Amino acid sequence: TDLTCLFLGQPLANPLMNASGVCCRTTTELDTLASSAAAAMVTKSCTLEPRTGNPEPRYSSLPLGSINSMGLPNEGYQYYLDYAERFDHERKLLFLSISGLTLDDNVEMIAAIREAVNPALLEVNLSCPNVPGKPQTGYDFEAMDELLDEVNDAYKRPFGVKLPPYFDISHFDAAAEVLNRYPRLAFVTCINSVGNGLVIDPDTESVVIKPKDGFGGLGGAYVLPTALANVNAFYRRCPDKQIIGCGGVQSGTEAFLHLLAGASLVQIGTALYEEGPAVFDRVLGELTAIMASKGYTSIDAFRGKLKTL
Ligand SMILES: O=C(O)c1[nH]c(=O)[nH]c(=O)c1Cl
Repeated sequence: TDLTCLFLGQPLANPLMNASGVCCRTTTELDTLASSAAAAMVTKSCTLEPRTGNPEPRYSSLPLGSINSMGLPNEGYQYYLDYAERFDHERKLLFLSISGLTLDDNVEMIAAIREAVNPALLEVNLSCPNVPGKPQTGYDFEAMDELLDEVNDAYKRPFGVKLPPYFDISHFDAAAEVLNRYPRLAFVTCINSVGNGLVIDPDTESVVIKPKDGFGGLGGAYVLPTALANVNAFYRRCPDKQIIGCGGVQSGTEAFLHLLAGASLVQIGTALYEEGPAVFDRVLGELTAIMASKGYTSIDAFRGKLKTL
């Protein structure tokens, strides 16, 4: 059973990577990912200046998933640029995620990243739901088009975006129409957390995270059907782009479903946070077993081949 995947023309040993935000803020965490079985990895979304983020507790996990309102804690973009400059890009595909607080911040970071010699792949996060007072760009199609136009001009290499979940067919259509205006926008990562959920503990009768009165982005099993829908919606609407699936991957089964829905790579967030990097070995083993039981000898044999009724 061969788990090899092609991403932007580069062969990868398998389709797995971390979701941005999990196990990827510090060099120690990033080195852990570099040593893991994942074939690719992405840095914590960064801003122009370092940020401590929101007050704690800002993450909580339950049997069905997680809720977070981290508030973009990161070491500032230069830290991740330096990491990418030192990184052995032969060893693993490295993505660098940026999430500027303003359009100008994003342009300034991109200008610096463009000058770097590092071949890290740029992922522009359009979907952080947890910076108080900042509506997310992914839900404002005009702002999204304006930002992508700037990124496309400033950054002459292939890049991608991290999208929030959409829940209306007209929004899939509108978002895809914006994305398809940019040929160098080569990949789309769906989905970011399902924004502003509210987890309440029945015993304490309280919310479980401190920021924003307990409102935060949902991950884990809660979001799997929404993640699969967004992966498949953009897979159908953006035939010239590759889709990275994120959301609800806890075993080989969910990784298989994301690939069936059209994903080229599959990210693991909540389960990585809870289990650590051994989750990649476990999920790879499970995915291999599922493929063998179905007689698939390669991922291309079933990727995107979701059946409808
Ligand atoms: O609060 C965060 O740092 C955060 N949390 C998320 O669930 N998605 C994001 O894109 C970000 Cl930037």
